[in-house]
Amino acid sequence: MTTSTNGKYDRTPLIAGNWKMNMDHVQSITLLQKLAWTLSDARHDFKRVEVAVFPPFTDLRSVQTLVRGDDLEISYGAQDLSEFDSGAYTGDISGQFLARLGCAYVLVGHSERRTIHGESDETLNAKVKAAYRHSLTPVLCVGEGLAVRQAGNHVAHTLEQVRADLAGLPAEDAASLVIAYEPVWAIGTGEVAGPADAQEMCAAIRAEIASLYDDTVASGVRLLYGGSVKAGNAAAILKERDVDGVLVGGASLDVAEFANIVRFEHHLVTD
Ligand SMILES: O=C[C@H](O)COP(=O)(O)O
Repeated sequence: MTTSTNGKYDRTPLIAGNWKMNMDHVQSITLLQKLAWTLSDARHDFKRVEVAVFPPFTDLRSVQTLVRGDDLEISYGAQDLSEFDSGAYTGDISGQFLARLGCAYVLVGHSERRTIHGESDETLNAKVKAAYRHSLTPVLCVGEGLAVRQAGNHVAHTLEQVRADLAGLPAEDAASLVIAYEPVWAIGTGEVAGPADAQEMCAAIRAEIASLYDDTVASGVRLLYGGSVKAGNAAAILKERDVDGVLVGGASLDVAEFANIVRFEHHLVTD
């Protein structure tokens, strides 16, 4: 929130890699070590541009051990959490466990959770609150499918998700929120919403947060774009005023590609 990068931002940009259901716990160590070495060789300033990875649950202990052991500045989080804290919820993972594993973040409401697992806005609202109960920062994912976009209802649809998923969330929690706008039609398809689309949606989300809370809260919330982000398109998207970072899927599994996304400022200079 306090770091300024090229004069445009007053929020620290966040470059987040969602590994989805890829990389076992052994592979996760190799990937993370390579990423750390690559960024360290490039003298990346992690305070200027934050880097976070979201490995599968089963990798988190290994990731924690590596991050602590090598004193890495890379943040990490889980891809989901239970809305409950403990009990008879077979297969679910409590935010309490994630906090013990050193997670800073947790994804909530990724479109693959909404569509494949049928998670409702009511459930996601409970998950956002569960994250805060355990001092985890939720990265709330919102966005429309292709039919909604084609009908021109993408703004209304996405803002409805924001309102429903944040209902009853206190302002002091909302101020540290991260929201990722991910048009479902652009996820893993190679289709990318243009920088202007990303800006339009992020600006609309920020205005909605201001109306739900106030301008101070809205100015603290970091807004990410996700959907087929690559090194070649990241800089143009991140140049937009209200885009504070990116949530990267496929390209986060390629160390060189992801490191170049992290170093987007380098590309801004030559644009
Ligand atoms: O969480 C990441 C998004 O689903 C984007 O995935 P993608 O970069 O593979 O399109």
